[in-house]
Amino acid sequence: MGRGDGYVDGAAGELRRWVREAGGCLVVDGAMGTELEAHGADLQDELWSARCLVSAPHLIRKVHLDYLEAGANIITTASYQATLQGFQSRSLSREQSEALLRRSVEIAQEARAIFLEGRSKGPYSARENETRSTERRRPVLVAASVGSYGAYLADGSEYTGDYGRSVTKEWLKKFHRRRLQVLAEAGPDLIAFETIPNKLEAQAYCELLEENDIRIPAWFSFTSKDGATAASGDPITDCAAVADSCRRVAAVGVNCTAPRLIHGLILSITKVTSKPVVVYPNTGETYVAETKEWVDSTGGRASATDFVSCVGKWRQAGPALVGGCCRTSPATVRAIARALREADAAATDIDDYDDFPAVAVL
Ligand code: MET
Ligand SMILES: [Zn+2]
Repeated sequence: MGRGDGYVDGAAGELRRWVREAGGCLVVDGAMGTELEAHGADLQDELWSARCLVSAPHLIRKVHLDYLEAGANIITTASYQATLQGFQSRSLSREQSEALLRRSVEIAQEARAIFLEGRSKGPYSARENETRSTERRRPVLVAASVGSYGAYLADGSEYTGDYGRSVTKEWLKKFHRRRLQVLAEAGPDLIAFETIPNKLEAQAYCELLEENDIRIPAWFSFTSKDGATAASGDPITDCAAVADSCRRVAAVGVNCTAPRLIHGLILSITKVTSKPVVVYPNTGETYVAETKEWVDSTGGRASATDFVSCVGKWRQAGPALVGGCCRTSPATVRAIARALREADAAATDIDDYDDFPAVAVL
């Protein structure tokens, strides 16, 4: 059944409803690509994680299931680096390429079905005697990943935003259009535009969502290396303002960014938008495109504990979706889910305390 025309004004509203059902914050999964590698997949390839759509779909399903078991509300498809252009350069036909994109969504949907069947029935389980901790996990959603043009180039330019002068907004729209249509038609609950390095690509996405009448709530997530600008140098506030102006965008935030930059970025983003904020940092290392390796940079590698010890502080700044990006794992997601529960329980205790009369002297 189609949604009414009023829907588009409510993309953020729809997401907020899920956030409320989850108890205040949705847990996003962790890395797909690097987690596949941790399971032994060889992704030294321009298709990166998308290679497993062809060679190891069962492994992708396993990673999704691991994240669901760890407490994720949202699993993100393995389509980050899956593009029609990339598949076709490997001699796949247009039909085969589109089928692989659809498959990325189906694999996540299958994982959700397996997970929910194990727990209960239906997309919103209503098991009796649910504890508060499982209650907050109830929405189980599939986000279709759309990696930036830089991800397709496979030269690390999603971390520089340097696409060269010949890449215009229209050019980016042409690059992404059919891919977006195919992913949307596969019926995900959300569309995750990830690792956006510049304002131009955000503008292109905005126009594509509108022109193609995509009625699936989308989030725009940028990368930052300095906590003030997106990878290209465009101020993060300008980038977030583009997302804010797009009525089809349900949430705005940052991913694949060092944990130490996250708190400041949340504060900057909330200055220019009241849409829900999404953050899913990596572990703080830097990606070197030439060697396709992650190396320790100035910030060093945040261990799961360091990362997670920040979650309470981030939560106070108000993000509605929190998860992990490259090099994070199901263990990270489990710890994030626990940290969010603890942060919210502490906040509730304070609220309860505030409910008492200010003067209670006998
Ligand atoms: N969702 C993608 C993944 O985890 C994001 C990658 S960022 C380089 O594989
Ligand atoms: Zn990442």
